[in-house]
Amino acid sequence: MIAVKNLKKQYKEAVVLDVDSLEIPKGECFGLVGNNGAGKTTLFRIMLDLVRPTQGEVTIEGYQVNQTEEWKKFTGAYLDEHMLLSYLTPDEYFQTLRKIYGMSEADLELHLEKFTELFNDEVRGKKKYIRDLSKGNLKKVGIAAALLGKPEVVFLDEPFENLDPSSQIRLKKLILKEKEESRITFLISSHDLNHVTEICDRIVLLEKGKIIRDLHEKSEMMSELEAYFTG
Ligand SMILES: Nc1ncnc2c1ncn2[C@@H]1O[C@H](COP(=O)(O)OP(=O)(O)OP(=O)(O)O)[C@@H](O)[C@H]1O
Repeated sequence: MIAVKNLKKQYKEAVVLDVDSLEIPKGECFGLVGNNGAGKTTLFRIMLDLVRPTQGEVTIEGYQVNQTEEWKKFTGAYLDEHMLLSYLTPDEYFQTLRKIYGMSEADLELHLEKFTELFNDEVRGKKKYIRDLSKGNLKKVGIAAALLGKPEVVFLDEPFENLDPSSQIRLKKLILKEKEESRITFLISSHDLNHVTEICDRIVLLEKGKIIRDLHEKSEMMSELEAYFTG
């Protein structure tokens, strides 16, 4: 389980995140939505110990993220391209991660095969550095890397952004399959209400740093969100 308690982030006088309590059970596909500046990325960054909260704590499987590194062993994330090594090609990058995770070549191949459709022959086997990839292809590399090493928890910040429509559909299928087969706890932020409601079991809506809806009922998610965003 992931638990957030009394979490606050303040930049000078501005409180950008204020979450009293949030619990995400193991295996849940958790969707996070909200308008620009609502605090989605800040919440993910604090949960991954990339930003220090002003107050409060986050635990992943009982490990307080800013007190121990244990949770990193089973957590994958792709928030933005800063998480990649831009001076490598995607193949070199995957090889580097393979060595870090102590995976065999065969296991890496097995993992990357799942991404064949999504990569669409534009990512592997090319002599292009990560820094020269298109935004969509960067995202594909980051997502494949986040899912490497059999993580139990995976954070994806706006995974559908910059992907062409075919890639969005392929990614959606891939996440659904992973969710079914591996029981990964996914935390996905998105501006795409259709995709996020389709794949997630639960959607939390942030407004000015606060949770204002916590939707569990699949049949009501879309109408509730549409009413909020059009209202
Ligand atoms: N380093 C910082 N200094 C000051 N303010 C910051 C800093 N980082 C984030 N903020 C502010 O925190 C608020 C939340 O930003 P955040 O990026 O978390 O929102 P978001 O929901 O991810 O937005 P978007 O949908 O545009 O990606 C914004 O008002 C942003 O300007």
